Amino acid sequence: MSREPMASWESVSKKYRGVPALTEFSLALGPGVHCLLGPNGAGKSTALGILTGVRAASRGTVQVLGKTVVRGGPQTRWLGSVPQSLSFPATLTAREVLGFVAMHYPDPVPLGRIVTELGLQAFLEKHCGGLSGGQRRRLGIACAVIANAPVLILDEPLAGLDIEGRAAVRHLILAQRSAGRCIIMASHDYAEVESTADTVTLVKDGVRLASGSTDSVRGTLALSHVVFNAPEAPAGVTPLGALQRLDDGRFRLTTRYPDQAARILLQALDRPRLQINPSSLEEAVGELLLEPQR
Ligand SMILES: Nc1ncnc2c1ncn2[C@@H]1O[C@H](COP(=O)(O)OP(=O)(O)OP(=O)(O)O)[C@@H](O)[C@H]1O
Repeated sequence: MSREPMASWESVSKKYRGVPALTEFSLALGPGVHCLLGPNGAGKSTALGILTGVRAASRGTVQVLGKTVVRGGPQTRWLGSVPQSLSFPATLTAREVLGFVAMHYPDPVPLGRIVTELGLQAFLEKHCGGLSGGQRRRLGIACAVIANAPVLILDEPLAGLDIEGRAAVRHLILAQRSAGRCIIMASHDYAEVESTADTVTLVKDGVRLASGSTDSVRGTLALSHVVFNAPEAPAGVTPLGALQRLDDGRFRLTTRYPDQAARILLQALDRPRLQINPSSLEEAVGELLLEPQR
């Protein structure tokens, strides 16, 4: 990356009561949408919490816009964030919470704009104690975005949202990206990640396993699906990958050797009606997580 990163972790480690949650984690991110992926307990929220200054690293440095993050330090004004678990004071209304958050930032987004963009009208005057899970999530995202900060941290932004809420959040994330912001999120929603993320970073057991553009991570294992018509699968393709009979009577071979499989199928079968498709990000990540750590 030629420009200064907007957010970075440098050899960050974190232990909770002596148990490692993040180990020598390094990553530097610029403008764009960046997603941390990994199984439950991988260390994603820990990494994000350290970046926001809410959690302290046991070792290493985190920086936002070139300044080292310290708990409660000035960098908090350059960050808008929504944590994974949301709790708001039960007796405050959504409007009051947003007003309170906005007052901590030098140039907050006008309330009316946030309300419209995230569809908050229906519960703006409601007490937070009476909000549904999805409403709390929308309010949390609104609290992050109202900061109008260059770096936006979203931990599981889509959890519990309905279709309309997901569309609103996706739209908002893409608008933030167009504005040159650095959006960092943790997610288990692969479809959403594929449609919004520029880069993905795979974390497992507190260690960064892979990082790069969404396409490059998807292509790391170069897995493909070869779908074909056949009464029975030719023996020559079975050693090339995992073979599955589909509901429509066709076969699907998941393989790293699609060209070799295609050659065998074209020779062995009369009209195989071959289709070759790259694997999804979710499948590639699943395979990467199964591999022994490199
Ligand atoms: N406050 C804490 N005290 C003790 N251990 C913790 C604490 N927070 C997290 N951990 C542990 O640290 C590890 C990483 O947790 P973390 O919440 O960062 O994972 P995650 O990747 O965000 O998981 P998920 O996808 O489930 O949200 C886990 O083993 C978790 O049990």
